[in-house]
Amino acid sequence: MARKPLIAGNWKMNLNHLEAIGVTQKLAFALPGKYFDVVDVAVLPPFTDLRSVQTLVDADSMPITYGGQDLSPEDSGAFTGDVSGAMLAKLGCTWVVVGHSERRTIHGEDDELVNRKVHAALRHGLTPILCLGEGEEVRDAGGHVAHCTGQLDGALKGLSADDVAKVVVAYEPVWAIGTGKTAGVADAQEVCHALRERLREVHGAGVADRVRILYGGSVKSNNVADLVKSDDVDGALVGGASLDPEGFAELCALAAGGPLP
Ligand SMILES: O=C[C@H](O)COP(=O)(O)O
Repeated sequence: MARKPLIAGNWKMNLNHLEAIGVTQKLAFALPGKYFDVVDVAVLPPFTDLRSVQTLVDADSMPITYGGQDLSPEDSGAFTGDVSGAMLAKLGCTWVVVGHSERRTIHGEDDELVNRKVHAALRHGLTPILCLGEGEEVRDAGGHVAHCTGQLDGALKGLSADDVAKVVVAYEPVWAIGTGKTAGVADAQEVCHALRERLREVHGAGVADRVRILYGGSVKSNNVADLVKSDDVDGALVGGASLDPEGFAELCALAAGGPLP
């Protein structure tokens, strides 16, 4: 089944709301409309930027989608500092990142919390970009496939097949994030394939064939094309390389099959 690739730029804690306007404008200007027929392009700015990005995207009818980098598992109430799925949905978000390794490591998020966040996202009509991936020691010990399929099972617990089909999975080996070390194309395909097979086993072929599985970890213009050519890699979650709009536009174009004119 043909799955449209998704290239999502996770800005992490970079770019204030004024800078966000400039970067989004430049990205839309640099990437001709025809590329959006072939790839979906998303930006994932900090919470404080979302209203500015929404206003710009709406005003100029940009084909770019956007989303948050995290959400609360709760819907409202006394949860100081948290942002709910309802709030993100109201801002026109399509996506929300859940379970990024930086949240798992720095904020101690476990599979149970990640699972609650996936449920919260879907409850509010947001598409979760569910991140998972192994650390270097797990890979060195050869446990990467079991580790990642275990995280997948934990995150999807209690979801209907219809809801699982809506989720985007992002395989991000922790040792490749922000390090310049990219998993080889064969390594990325191995884990993405194993994740799809696990989806097939637990949720059925119809679901497994629909779910987009991205690769993330030091994706750049020089490796994106080869990565997305792999059978089970349906796009990329891009960190550092998404902060430069012209470079990110080039990366999106390469994922769509050719460089910018
Ligand atoms: O969410 C994005 C990933 O953490 C990858 O970040 P990176 O492209 O800077 O390695």
